[in-house]
Amino acid sequence: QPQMTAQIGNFTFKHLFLNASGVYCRTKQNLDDLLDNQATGGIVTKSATLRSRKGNPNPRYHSILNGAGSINSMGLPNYGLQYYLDYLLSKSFDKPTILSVAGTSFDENIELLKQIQDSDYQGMTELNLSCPNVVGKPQIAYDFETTNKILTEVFKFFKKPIGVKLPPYFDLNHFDQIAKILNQFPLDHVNSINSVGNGLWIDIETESVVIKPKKGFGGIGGKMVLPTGLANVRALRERLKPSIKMIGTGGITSGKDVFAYLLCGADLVSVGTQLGIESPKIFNRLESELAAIMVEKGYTSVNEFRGKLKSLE
Ligand SMILES: O=C1NC(=O)NC(C(=O)O)N1
Repeated sequence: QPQMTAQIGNFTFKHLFLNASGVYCRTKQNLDDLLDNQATGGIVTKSATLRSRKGNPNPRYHSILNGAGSINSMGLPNYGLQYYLDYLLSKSFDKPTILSVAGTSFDENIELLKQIQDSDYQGMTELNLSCPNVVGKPQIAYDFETTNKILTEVFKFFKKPIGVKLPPYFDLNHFDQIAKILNQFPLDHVNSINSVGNGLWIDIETESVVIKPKKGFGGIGGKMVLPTGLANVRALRERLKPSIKMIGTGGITSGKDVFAYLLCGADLVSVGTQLGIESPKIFNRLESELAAIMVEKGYTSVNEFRGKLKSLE
């Protein structure tokens, strides 16, 4: 079996696969199922807010083009920070855990992280700066000044391992700008991408949108966002300091996609839409597909090709 592991800070991931925050991770049972799967390197919680949230009205999720994509406007439904802290402090874990948080205001983000800092939780944290589906709220990481302000405030008091979840960027100058900001901070990781915000899907039969919130506008995920995810991971890897590790997310459905993310420089990958379709057994499939590709290419370790995507010079 080729060596497929990764290191983020003091955390060793014995497998390269994580669930994308938000998919199959809202309940303690979901998280236990992910934990018990032998191909997951760790588990990621649904992004928590301070208090539990019902989220947006249904229908708020829709599969599009026979599973080639997904559109969602969940609206951060979760059981609140304490529920996830209780779970994460209820037992010892044999693989790293990532507690995702998403405040719907500057103050809520700070309070969430203050509570984590003051708690006994010693795992990893991920600050979700990219939820596109809270009505009336922007995707924070598209506002560079606010992102800088939040991270400056966070690192005055937060001393535990932390990373950020980013939205996709589509302009090379934006990659330069966000990387310049992130490189100022002792971040453990960046997770890119979150869904492609505010897409729209239409049912021709009914001449209607397919999800209720925001007149049908929602985040796009699944296979169709793979080129955007790959570009963001590659562009950020080239610009971020080596101490900031990379979780590649977006459109993974096969071992080939995982291999492509690793070539772009991902240390780990996470799977959302396709996990929702196939359930956790997808991780066993992806791991065996990736291993077969590595064997066929004569690689014994991911380190031999991670980040080594070739250009056509
Ligand atoms: O960060 C998020 N990304 C999404 O695509 N959806 C969820 C949500 O709506 O809760 N949050």
